[in-house]
Amino acid sequence: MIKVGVLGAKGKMGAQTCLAVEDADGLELVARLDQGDDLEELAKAGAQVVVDFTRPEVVMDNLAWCIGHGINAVVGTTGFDEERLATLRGQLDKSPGTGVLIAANFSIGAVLMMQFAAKAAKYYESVEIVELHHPDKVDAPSGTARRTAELIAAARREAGSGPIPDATTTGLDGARGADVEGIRVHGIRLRGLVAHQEVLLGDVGETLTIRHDSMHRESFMAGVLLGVRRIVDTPGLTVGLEHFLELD
Ligand SMILES: NC(=O)C1=CN([C@@H]2O[C@H](COP(=O)(O)OP(=O)(O)OC[C@H]3O[C@@H](n4cnc5c(N)ncnc54)[C@H](OP(=O)(O)O)[C@@H]3O)[C@@H](O)[C@H]2O)C=CC1
Ligand SMILES: O=C(O)C1=N[C@H](C(=O)O)C[C@H](O)C1
Repeated sequence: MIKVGVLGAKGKMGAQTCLAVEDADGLELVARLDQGDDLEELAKAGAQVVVDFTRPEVVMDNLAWCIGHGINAVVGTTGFDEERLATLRGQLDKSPGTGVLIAANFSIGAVLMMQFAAKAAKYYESVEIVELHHPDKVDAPSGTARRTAELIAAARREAGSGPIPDATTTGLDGARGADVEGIRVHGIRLRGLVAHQEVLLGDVGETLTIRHDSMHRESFMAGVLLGVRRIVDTPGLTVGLEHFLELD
Protein backbone atom coordinates (compact mmCIF):
# COMPACT_ATOMS: atom_id res chain seq x y z
CA MET A 1 0.00 0.00 0.00
CA ILE A 2 1.24 3.50 -0.87
CA LYS A 3 0.32 5.98 1.88
CA VAL A 4 -1.00 9.23 0.39
CA GLY A 5 -1.58 12.66 1.92
CA VAL A 6 -3.58 15.38 0.16
CA LEU A 7 -2.84 19.10 0.49
CA GLY A 8 -5.73 21.39 -0.40
CA ALA A 9 -8.11 18.58 0.57
CA LYS A 10 -11.12 20.90 1.01
CA GLY A 11 -10.69 22.43 -2.45
CA LYS A 12 -12.32 21.32 -5.69
CA MET A 13 -9.41 19.16 -6.88
CA GLY A 14 -8.25 18.09 -3.43
CA ALA A 15 -11.70 16.75 -2.51
CA GLN A 16 -11.94 14.85 -5.81
CA THR A 17 -8.45 13.43 -5.22
CA CYS A 18 -9.39 12.19 -1.74
CA LEU A 19 -12.34 10.28 -3.24
CA ALA A 20 -10.15 8.81 -5.99
CA VAL A 21 -7.40 7.71 -3.59
CA GLU A 22 -9.93 6.13 -1.22
CA ASP A 23 -11.35 4.13 -4.14
CA ALA A 24 -8.00 3.11 -5.63
CA ASP A 25 -6.38 -0.29 -5.24
CA GLY A 26 -3.01 -0.22 -3.53
CA LEU A 27 -3.36 3.33 -2.17
CA GLU A 28 -4.28 4.44 1.33
CA LEU A 29 -5.41 7.98 2.17
CA VAL A 30 -3.62 8.79 5.44
CA ALA A 31 -3.95 12.60 5.66
CA ARG A 32 -6.19 15.38 4.34
CA LEU A 33 -4.79 18.83 5.01
CA ASP A 34 -6.00 22.26 4.02
CA GLN A 35 -5.30 25.92 4.80
CA GLY A 36 -4.02 26.34 8.37
CA ASP A 37 -3.21 22.67 9.00
CA ASP A 38 0.26 21.67 10.19
CA LEU A 39 2.39 19.92 7.54
CA GLU A 40 3.89 17.76 10.31
CA GLU A 41 0.62 15.80 10.20
CA LEU A 42 1.85 14.33 6.89
CA ALA A 43 4.99 12.95 8.54
CA LYS A 44 3.05 11.71 11.58
CA ALA A 45 0.65 9.85 9.25
CA GLY A 46 3.58 8.24 7.41
CA ALA A 47 2.65 9.72 4.00
CA GLN A 48 4.93 8.43 1.21
CA VAL A 49 3.36 10.64 -1.46
CA VAL A 50 1.75 14.05 -1.05
CA VAL A 51 -0.65 15.29 -3.72
CA ASP A 52 -0.73 19.12 -3.84
CA PHE A 53 -3.71 20.99 -5.24
CA THR A 54 -3.39 24.28 -3.36
CA ARG A 55 -2.41 27.68 -4.74
CA PRO A 56 0.55 29.02 -6.70
CA GLU A 57 1.62 31.27 -3.80
CA VAL A 58 1.96 28.42 -1.25
CA VAL A 59 3.00 25.41 -3.32
CA MET A 60 6.76 26.11 -3.20
CA ASP A 61 6.77 26.16 0.64
CA ASN A 62 4.80 22.91 0.69
CA LEU A 63 7.29 21.28 -1.68
CA ALA A 64 10.33 22.52 0.24
CA TRP A 65 8.84 20.84 3.31
CA CYS A 66 8.04 17.56 1.48
CA ILE A 67 11.47 17.33 -0.15
CA GLY A 68 13.15 18.19 3.15
CA HIS A 69 11.30 15.27 4.75
CA GLY A 70 12.03 12.87 1.87
CA ILE A 71 8.33 12.64 0.92
CA ASN A 72 7.50 12.28 -2.79
CA ALA A 73 5.09 14.79 -4.31
CA VAL A 74 2.59 14.83 -7.15
CA VAL A 75 1.75 18.43 -7.95
CA GLY A 76 -1.18 19.79 -9.93
CA THR A 77 -1.02 23.31 -8.57
CA THR A 78 -0.12 25.85 -11.24
CA GLY A 79 2.40 28.70 -11.30
CA PHE A 80 5.60 26.90 -12.32
CA ASP A 81 8.23 28.68 -14.38
CA GLU A 82 11.88 27.81 -15.11
CA GLU A 83 13.05 29.61 -11.95
CA ARG A 84 10.75 27.54 -9.73
CA LEU A 85 11.74 24.30 -11.48
CA ALA A 86 15.43 25.13 -10.97
CA THR A 87 14.79 25.72 -7.26
CA LEU A 88 13.12 22.30 -7.00
CA ARG A 89 16.00 20.60 -8.84
CA GLY A 90 18.42 22.15 -6.35
CA GLN A 91 16.36 20.93 -3.38
CA LEU A 92 15.99 17.44 -4.87
CA ASP A 93 19.75 17.18 -5.42
CA LYS A 94 20.07 17.31 -1.63
CA SER A 95 17.40 14.64 -1.13
CA PRO A 96 18.35 11.75 -3.42
CA GLY A 97 15.60 9.16 -3.67
CA THR A 98 12.80 11.72 -3.44
CA GLY A 99 10.63 12.33 -6.51
CA VAL A 100 8.45 15.28 -7.54
CA LEU A 101 6.04 15.26 -10.49
CA ILE A 102 4.81 18.63 -11.73
CA ALA A 103 1.92 18.22 -14.15
CA ALA A 104 0.11 21.23 -15.60
CA ASN A 105 -2.76 18.93 -16.49
CA PHE A 106 -3.54 15.37 -15.33
CA SER A 107 -6.19 14.65 -17.97
CA ILE A 108 -4.85 12.17 -20.53
CA GLY A 109 -6.72 14.01 -23.29
CA ALA A 110 -5.16 17.33 -22.32
CA VAL A 111 -1.68 15.77 -22.36
CA LEU A 112 -2.39 14.43 -25.85
CA MET A 113 -3.74 17.83 -26.96
CA MET A 114 -0.47 19.47 -25.83
CA GLN A 115 1.63 16.84 -27.59
CA PHE A 116 -0.41 17.04 -30.82
CA ALA A 117 -0.17 20.85 -30.78
CA ALA A 118 3.61 20.76 -30.33
CA LYS A 119 3.91 18.26 -33.19
CA ALA A 120 1.74 20.36 -35.52
CA ALA A 121 3.29 23.73 -34.66
CA LYS A 122 6.18 23.71 -37.13
CA TYR A 123 3.88 23.09 -40.11
CA TYR A 124 1.84 26.29 -39.64
CA GLU A 125 2.77 29.95 -39.92
CA SER A 126 0.29 31.00 -37.23
CA VAL A 127 -0.63 29.49 -33.87
CA GLU A 128 -2.64 30.91 -30.95
CA ILE A 129 -4.11 29.36 -27.80
CA VAL A 130 -7.52 29.98 -26.23
CA GLU A 131 -8.05 28.60 -22.72
CA LEU A 132 -11.54 28.57 -21.20
CA HIS A 133 -12.21 27.95 -17.50
CA HIS A 134 -14.69 28.33 -14.65
CA PRO A 135 -14.72 31.85 -13.17
CA ASP A 136 -13.42 30.72 -9.73
CA LYS A 137 -9.96 30.11 -11.19
CA VAL A 138 -7.40 32.47 -9.60
CA ASP A 139 -4.58 32.29 -12.15
CA ALA A 140 -4.34 33.32 -15.80
CA PRO A 141 -3.26 32.12 -18.20
CA SER A 142 -3.90 28.54 -17.12
CA GLY A 143 -0.92 26.33 -16.36
CA THR A 144 -1.95 24.13 -19.26
CA ALA A 145 -1.98 27.03 -21.72
CA ARG A 146 1.37 28.23 -20.48
CA ARG A 147 2.90 24.77 -20.81
CA THR A 148 1.34 24.29 -24.27
CA ALA A 149 2.81 27.60 -25.40
CA GLU A 150 6.25 26.61 -24.05
CA LEU A 151 6.11 23.26 -25.88
CA ILE A 152 4.99 24.93 -29.11
CA ALA A 153 7.67 27.63 -28.83
CA ALA A 154 10.36 24.97 -28.25
CA ALA A 155 9.16 22.95 -31.26
CA ARG A 156 9.19 26.05 -33.47
CA ARG A 157 12.65 27.07 -32.27
CA GLU A 158 13.98 23.60 -33.02
CA ALA A 159 12.42 23.69 -36.51
CA GLY A 160 13.76 27.19 -37.20
CA SER A 161 10.22 28.57 -37.70
CA GLY A 162 9.91 32.30 -38.32
CA PRO A 163 7.98 34.78 -36.18
CA ILE A 164 4.20 34.48 -36.12
CA PRO A 165 2.63 37.14 -38.39
CA ASP A 166 0.69 39.92 -36.67
CA ALA A 167 0.27 43.39 -38.16
CA THR A 168 -1.31 44.90 -35.01
CA THR A 169 0.17 48.31 -34.25
CA THR A 170 -2.67 49.88 -32.27
CA GLY A 171 -5.20 48.32 -29.89
CA LEU A 172 -6.53 48.13 -26.35
CA ASP A 173 -4.36 46.51 -23.67
CA GLY A 174 -5.02 42.76 -23.56
CA ALA A 175 -6.83 42.61 -26.89
CA ARG A 176 -4.15 40.31 -28.29
CA GLY A 177 -3.86 38.19 -25.14
CA ALA A 178 -0.72 37.33 -23.16
CA ASP A 179 2.62 36.66 -24.84
CA VAL A 180 4.18 33.36 -23.69
CA GLU A 181 7.50 32.90 -25.49
CA GLY A 182 6.03 34.57 -28.57
CA ILE A 183 2.78 32.58 -28.54
CA ARG A 184 -0.46 34.51 -27.93
CA VAL A 185 -2.66 33.06 -25.17
CA HIS A 186 -6.25 34.22 -24.62
CA GLY A 187 -8.26 33.47 -21.47
CA ILE A 188 -12.04 33.10 -21.09
CA ARG A 189 -13.74 32.81 -17.65
CA LEU A 190 -17.34 31.62 -17.85
CA ARG A 191 -19.82 30.11 -15.38
CA GLY A 192 -20.70 26.60 -16.52
CA LEU A 193 -17.22 25.75 -17.81
CA VAL A 194 -14.69 23.45 -16.11
CA ALA A 195 -11.43 23.35 -18.12
CA HIS A 196 -11.12 23.67 -21.88
CA GLN A 197 -8.49 24.64 -24.41
CA GLU A 198 -8.21 25.23 -28.14
CA VAL A 199 -4.99 25.47 -30.07
CA LEU A 200 -5.61 27.19 -33.41
CA LEU A 201 -3.08 26.72 -36.18
CA GLY A 202 -3.27 28.45 -39.52
CA ASP A 203 -1.53 28.70 -42.86
CA VAL A 204 -2.51 29.84 -46.35
CA GLY A 205 -5.95 28.45 -47.17
CA GLU A 206 -6.36 26.20 -44.13
CA THR A 207 -6.66 26.05 -40.37
CA LEU A 208 -6.37 23.23 -37.85
CA THR A 209 -8.07 23.41 -34.44
CA ILE A 210 -7.08 21.03 -31.64
CA ARG A 211 -9.55 21.18 -28.76
CA HIS A 212 -9.80 19.44 -25.43
CA ASP A 213 -12.66 19.65 -22.90
CA SER A 214 -12.72 18.51 -19.28
CA MET A 215 -16.40 18.43 -18.35
CA HIS A 216 -15.81 17.06 -14.85
CA ARG A 217 -12.89 16.98 -12.41
CA GLU A 218 -12.98 13.18 -12.51
CA SER A 219 -11.19 13.60 -15.86
CA PHE A 220 -7.98 14.41 -13.96
CA MET A 221 -8.05 11.44 -11.58
CA ALA A 222 -6.58 8.66 -13.75
CA GLY A 223 -3.54 10.87 -14.27
CA VAL A 224 -3.24 11.75 -10.58
CA LEU A 225 -3.35 8.08 -9.57
CA LEU A 226 -0.81 7.17 -12.26
CA GLY A 227 1.45 9.92 -10.93
CA VAL A 228 1.15 8.64 -7.35
CA ARG A 229 1.97 5.09 -8.37
CA ARG A 230 4.94 6.07 -10.54
CA ILE A 231 6.56 8.82 -8.45
CA VAL A 232 7.56 6.44 -5.63
CA ASP A 233 10.05 4.85 -8.09
CA THR A 234 11.03 8.01 -9.97
CA PRO A 235 13.50 10.13 -8.03
CA GLY A 236 14.27 13.70 -9.11
CA LEU A 237 12.06 16.16 -10.95
CA THR A 238 9.60 15.03 -13.63
CA VAL A 239 7.80 17.80 -15.53
CA GLY A 240 4.72 16.67 -17.39
CA LEU A 241 2.57 13.55 -17.13
CA GLU A 242 3.64 12.58 -20.67
CA HIS A 243 6.78 11.06 -19.16
CA PHE A 244 4.61 8.42 -17.43
CA LEU A 245 2.58 7.60 -20.57
CA GLU A 246 4.14 5.42 -23.23
CA LEU A 247 3.41 7.87 -26.05
CA ASP A 248 6.16 6.96 -28.54
N1 LIG B 1 -2.85 19.83 -12.96
C1 LIG B 1 -4.17 19.65 -13.13
O1 LIG B 1 -4.62 18.71 -13.81
C2 LIG B 1 -5.10 20.59 -12.46
C3 LIG B 1 -4.61 21.63 -11.74
N2 LIG B 1 -5.44 22.48 -11.09
C4 LIG B 1 -4.78 23.50 -10.28
O2 LIG B 1 -4.84 23.06 -8.91
C5 LIG B 1 -4.90 24.20 -8.06
C6 LIG B 1 -6.12 24.06 -7.15
O3 LIG B 1 -7.29 24.12 -7.93
P1 LIG B 1 -8.74 24.00 -7.26
O4 LIG B 1 -8.85 22.74 -6.51
O5 LIG B 1 -9.70 24.30 -8.34
O6 LIG B 1 -8.69 25.25 -6.25
P2 LIG B 1 -9.52 25.44 -4.89
O7 LIG B 1 -9.40 26.91 -4.55
O8 LIG B 1 -10.86 24.83 -5.01
O9 LIG B 1 -8.68 24.59 -3.81
C7 LIG B 1 -7.46 24.96 -3.26
C8 LIG B 1 -7.49 24.55 -1.80
O10 LIG B 1 -6.20 24.70 -1.22
C9 LIG B 1 -6.36 25.34 0.04
N3 LIG B 1 -5.10 25.94 0.48
C10 LIG B 1 -4.65 27.20 0.31
N4 LIG B 1 -3.46 27.35 0.90
C11 LIG B 1 -3.15 26.15 1.45
C12 LIG B 1 -2.03 25.67 2.18
N5 LIG B 1 -0.99 26.46 2.48
N6 LIG B 1 -2.03 24.38 2.60
C13 LIG B 1 -3.08 23.57 2.33
N7 LIG B 1 -4.17 23.98 1.63
C14 LIG B 1 -4.19 25.25 1.20
C15 LIG B 1 -7.47 26.33 -0.23
O11 LIG B 1 -7.99 26.85 0.97
P3 LIG B 1 -8.60 28.37 0.92
O12 LIG B 1 -9.74 28.33 -0.05
O13 LIG B 1 -9.02 28.60 2.34
O14 LIG B 1 -7.49 29.27 0.43
C16 LIG B 1 -8.45 25.42 -0.97
O15 LIG B 1 -9.21 24.64 -0.09
C17 LIG B 1 -4.91 25.42 -8.99
O16 LIG B 1 -3.59 25.91 -9.15
C18 LIG B 1 -5.43 24.85 -10.29
O17 LIG B 1 -5.04 25.59 -11.41
C19 LIG B 1 -6.79 22.32 -11.16
C20 LIG B 1 -7.35 21.34 -11.89
C21 LIG B 1 -6.55 20.37 -12.60
O1 LIG C 1 -7.93 25.70 -12.23
C1 LIG C 1 -8.37 24.76 -12.95
O2 LIG C 1 -9.56 24.43 -12.94
C2 LIG C 1 -7.43 24.05 -13.82
N1 LIG C 1 -6.16 24.32 -13.70
C3 LIG C 1 -5.12 23.75 -14.47
C4 LIG C 1 -4.50 24.80 -15.35
O3 LIG C 1 -4.37 25.96 -14.94
O4 LIG C 1 -4.09 24.47 -16.47
C5 LIG C 1 -5.54 22.51 -15.21
C6 LIG C 1 -6.92 22.59 -15.78
O5 LIG C 1 -6.91 23.49 -16.84
C7 LIG C 1 -7.93 23.00 -14.71
